[in-house]
Amino acid sequence: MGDLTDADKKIVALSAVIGAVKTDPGPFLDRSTLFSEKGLYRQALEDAKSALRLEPKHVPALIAAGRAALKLKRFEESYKFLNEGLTLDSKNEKIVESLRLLQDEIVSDYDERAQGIPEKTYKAVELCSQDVYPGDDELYKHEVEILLKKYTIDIADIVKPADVPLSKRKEAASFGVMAYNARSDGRLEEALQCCHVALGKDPGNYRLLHMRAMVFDDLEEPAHALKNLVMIPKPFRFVEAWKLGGKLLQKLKLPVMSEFWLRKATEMVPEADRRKDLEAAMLFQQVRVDRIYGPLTYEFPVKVKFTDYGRAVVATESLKPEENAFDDTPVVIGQLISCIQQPACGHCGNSMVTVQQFFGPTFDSLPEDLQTFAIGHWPDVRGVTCSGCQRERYCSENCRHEAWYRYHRVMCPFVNPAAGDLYELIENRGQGRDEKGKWSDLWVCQYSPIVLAKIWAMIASEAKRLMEERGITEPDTEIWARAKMPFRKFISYGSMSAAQKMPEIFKLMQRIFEACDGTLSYKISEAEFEARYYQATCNLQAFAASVTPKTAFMDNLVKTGDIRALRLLRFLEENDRSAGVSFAGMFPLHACLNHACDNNVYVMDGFVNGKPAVHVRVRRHIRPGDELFTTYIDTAMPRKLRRAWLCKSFNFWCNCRRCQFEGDDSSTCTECKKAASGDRNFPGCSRCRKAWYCSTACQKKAWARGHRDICSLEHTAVQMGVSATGS
Ligand SMILES: C[S@@+](CC[C@H](N)C(=O)[O-])C[C@H]1O[C@@H](n2cnc3c(N)ncnc32)[C@H](O)[C@@H]1O
Repeated sequence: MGDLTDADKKIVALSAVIGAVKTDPGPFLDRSTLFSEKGLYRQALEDAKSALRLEPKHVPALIAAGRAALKLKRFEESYKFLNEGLTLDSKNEKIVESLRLLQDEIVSDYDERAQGIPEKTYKAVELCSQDVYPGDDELYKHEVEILLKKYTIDIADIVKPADVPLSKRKEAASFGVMAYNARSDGRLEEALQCCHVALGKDPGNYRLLHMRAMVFDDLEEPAHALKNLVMIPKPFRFVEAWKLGGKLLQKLKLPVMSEFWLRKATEMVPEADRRKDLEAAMLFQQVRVDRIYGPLTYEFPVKVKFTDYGRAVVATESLKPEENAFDDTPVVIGQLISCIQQPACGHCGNSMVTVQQFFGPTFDSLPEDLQTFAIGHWPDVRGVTCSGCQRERYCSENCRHEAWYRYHRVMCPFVNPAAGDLYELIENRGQGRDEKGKWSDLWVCQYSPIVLAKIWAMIASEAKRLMEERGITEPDTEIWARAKMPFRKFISYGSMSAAQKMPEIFKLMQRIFEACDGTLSYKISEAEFEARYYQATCNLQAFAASVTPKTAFMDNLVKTGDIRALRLLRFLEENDRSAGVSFAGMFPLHACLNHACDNNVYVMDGFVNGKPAVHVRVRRHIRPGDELFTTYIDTAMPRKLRRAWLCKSFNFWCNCRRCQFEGDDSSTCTECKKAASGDRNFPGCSRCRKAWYCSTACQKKAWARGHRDICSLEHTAVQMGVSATGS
């Protein structure tokens, strides 16, 4: 022990105590304090958590965990521990002080941002591409055929400009004016007749064809309307004609053609007006979301809509509190860094905890007959392991098989040695040697980098499958585009260079996928690293299997009717050892839920087709057409903290109903934004105490405008999403 400092010696001694006495939280807490002093916050957090596993209401351990998490910039986790401590000991000064530190850290750049950010932050449509999906050429041809066979519309059937005498043209024009007036007055049949007469006189008048299309559309005859539009040769179609055509094709359920028309409409908007005239671009994205999310929502009372904030989920029926709005299964999952020790299926997330692991150190203290009884009634959780790397475990042969073909075959360390470094990094909870050789935090998120690696592995594996299918040895751009399709469902929006923030992780991912399994090389550019990183960060949701070996065990116990079962059930009742959240997953439909601080839905762990999934449940009555909002944070926090948090972790400035009708503090009138003068601040709303007004007039105005809708809402801490804390 020659070179060890006093603290190191104490750590060694405490480790020996912990090894011998596994049931006392004290040594874990002491070691946590020493780790903290040495700046080893990950270890400090782990020890504080071990203490909490033994004694969940141990206030000093909650403080230690909260402080260590704060140092690691895991704000949500820190807040959770400290808040829990505060509910147990509301006067504890250490907790109050730590919460203040946490608040300072989160709102450090709040005022700067608050001043710089206008009320409405961004228009998502500007971030969305209109590129052609792979395979759309074929689909387009197919839709052209449907148009011809089902609606007798031939897209080649255009009207050439005709040589019509001036007198006829004039007559046609006057019928055109009559049609226009009749349509404006809602006399649609009359308008239609006028169009027919006008076009009889001047068949090559494109404005009249457009007008007749509009009238047919008003009469809800989309096929007839479209027939008129396609007759106008392409170079003579105005923006409005392309737009209307896109809408009509959408009504006829021909999305690829509809996108084609709306793309044209968007392109025709002059460059200078693009930021103002977003109608065509918005319509395009609506067609696209219908196309992508329609199949996911058809059995639920919701649909996906495109809004200023991008995709959003809206109700198609009236939804009652506690009703299930929809279920969702993940496209990709990975354990949370803090839960990597929990035994679980690497593919579906099913828990594989053994009876000994579940009971922890207390198992040894159970009488022997109870131990044997418990072992006998615990479900079989042996599962299977990847025969190559021996690192990945699965709950069933089926999961192993699926995992192998969907991603593991290109990132199994047995076939791809570079991936071994990733597994090592995860075992070290995101720590490793940085570029200068210093041991440090290389990965700074709560979720495991395995999620990111799996995204690239899924793309590479699918590209490989498509190559095999086509009998080629090099993937072309279409193959890559097809392989990337599943991830187009997730938005990617972030403000900081991820590759510069985590250079070692960027290089590691590049190394892994440059080689894959030796048959394919996937070059990850800095831009792609960034995009995928923010894709994961913006969309991941924490979840855990809701049916666990414990659930099956309890069922088994109840069925036995044995007295030992009763003893075990009593023991379990007194020692709730549920593992809690352990995974983060990207759920395509759930990822369309936007945030509001007065959320009307919440996310619950669930089970779909025997696999862990999420259920989205209703909190308050939702009317048809209303948007469903979840929360990404703990909504019990004050506005300033909520907004700062959302800005830091999710890159948006919350402007929800609550944020609009609550203030930050009494120094500013929440309604008219007037600043209080001197030290006489404004009085607050006596009911919620979250809004302050300079006058009764302002208070009344705010009440009528919306404060009354949010003033008495109950805000509870709910399960949070997984954000890139530290970003
Ligand atoms: C999980 S996605 C939600 C769906 C997203 N609108 C989309 O198009 O995919 C999270 C992202 O949506 C946006 N978002 C969610 N709630 C928002 C809100 N209340 N205001 C502004 N943007 C929001 C932010 O860009 C955030 O990073």
